Amino acid sequence: MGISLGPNQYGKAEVRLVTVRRTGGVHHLRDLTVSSALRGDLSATHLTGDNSAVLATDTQKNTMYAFAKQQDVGEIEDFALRLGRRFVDTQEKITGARVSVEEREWDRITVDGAPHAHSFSSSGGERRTTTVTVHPDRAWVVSGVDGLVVLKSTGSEFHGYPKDEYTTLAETDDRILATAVTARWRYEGFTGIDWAKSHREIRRTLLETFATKHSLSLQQTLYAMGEAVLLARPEVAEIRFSLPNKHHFLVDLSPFGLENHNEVFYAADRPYGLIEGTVVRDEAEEPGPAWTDAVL
Ligand SMILES: O=c1[nH]c(=O)c2[nH]c(=O)[nH]c2[nH]1
Repeated sequence: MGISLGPNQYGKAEVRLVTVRRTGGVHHLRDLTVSSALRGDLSATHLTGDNSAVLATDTQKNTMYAFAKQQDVGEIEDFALRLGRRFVDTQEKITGARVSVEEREWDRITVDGAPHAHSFSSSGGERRTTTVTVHPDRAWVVSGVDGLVVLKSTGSEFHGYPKDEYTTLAETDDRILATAVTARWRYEGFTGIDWAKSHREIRRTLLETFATKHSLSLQQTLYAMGEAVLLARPEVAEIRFSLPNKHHFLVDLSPFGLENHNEVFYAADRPYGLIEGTVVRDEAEEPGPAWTDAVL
């Protein structure tokens, strides 16, 4: 009977990293969660406990902190690429590094109409994300957004679905449509991309399309959002979505002798429909490992 070691990787997950940069009296805050995963010839540690090729996960964490001190973090894509290259370039047995960064935004608190120098608030749970994979000779970048919560109170219908003996859902030509967008997009030929602008424009396109597309299903809205991003952003090869359908059910007010003209809803948190899909450019390059590895 033969037994062998299969695919493996290791690293430090979810390193919480907050930086404060000061320009005069004004503080600039960054709030990151960073994860690393290294691959390579790691059979020795698994088979014999020989750790000579194992850059400790503690060292990986410390590298993240040290890099954040030595150079301005900058765009999360650039920070992740610097870290990935460090691990691959300095460790002989490491042939692949995946670095993921999630950023939470803090807004300046307004005091007497002016942005405060060192006090911040964070409203929604939205995060900007990136996952880069670095090999000795090339790298791949997959960026995205998590928890972008959107709702439209009309402009959404759902009907025409099959009815069987278990169907109770009523057809509707006017419902609330709400979701928390998780999206991942992969970049092609990524040198020279303005990461911040690309993210900002993709986010704007997602929001505008959600708002303006008259929806016959969340699936149709998913495709429309993906198509709009690919039409607007040539640097994006493919975009993937995970969209929980945050159901808003009409409350039956008839026991109280009241009519409900789409005014009073019960917002259910579970179960939820989960609509997932990918929109891809015909001529897109084959996806790299960062795409296959990126879990939504
Ligand atoms: O947009 C929707 N897609 C579905 O697949 C679905 N299924 C369901 O019950 N409600 C909805 N809404």
